[in-house]
Amino acid sequence: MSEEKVLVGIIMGSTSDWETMKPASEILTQFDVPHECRVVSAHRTPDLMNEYAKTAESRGLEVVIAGAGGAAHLPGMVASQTVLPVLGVPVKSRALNGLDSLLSIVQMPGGVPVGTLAIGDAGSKNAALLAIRILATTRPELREKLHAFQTEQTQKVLENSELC
Ligand SMILES: Nc1c(C(=O)O)ncn1[C@@H]1O[C@H](COP(=O)(O)O)[C@@H](O)[C@H]1O
Repeated sequence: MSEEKVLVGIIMGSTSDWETMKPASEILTQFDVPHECRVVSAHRTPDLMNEYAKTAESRGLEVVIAGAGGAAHLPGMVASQTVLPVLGVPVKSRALNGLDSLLSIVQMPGGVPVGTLAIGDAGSKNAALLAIRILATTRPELREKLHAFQTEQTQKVLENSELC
């Protein structure tokens, strides 16, 4: 992309979420989308979370991807303080395999939207692809890359479709 300013913010509740959130960063890098990755927690760093959410728009971010596990309040709390699209990724928790994370993120009250993805790596990857689709509504070069990505993905499946 010709733009240099950071367009997507990837935030997560803990450094322990990085393994899950890394695929989102890798996809954005693959599509050449400037982004940042930060640990920001509604529970442990509430002031930082408020500041991050409130300044995201003025800093030029266009989409926020928020990953959290367990009592995963981060995506919803960020969505309550910005009008940017917030995509929530439920991180697989040790105790309940991420079902707690999923339900915490998906059951937002009406008026405060969070686009909730699947639990774990697939959700992280899809959050990035969805962010790119959002950015691509006004960026034809990204739309082209999405078409190429989809074609390549289909080809890979077809090339390996004969199992016996
Ligand atoms: N769900 C949240 C929030 C939040 O929502 O603000 N902050 C941290 N956490 C989550 O706690 C889990 C365990 O964190 P540790 O591994 O640091 O104990 C992580 O998955 C994190 O997302």
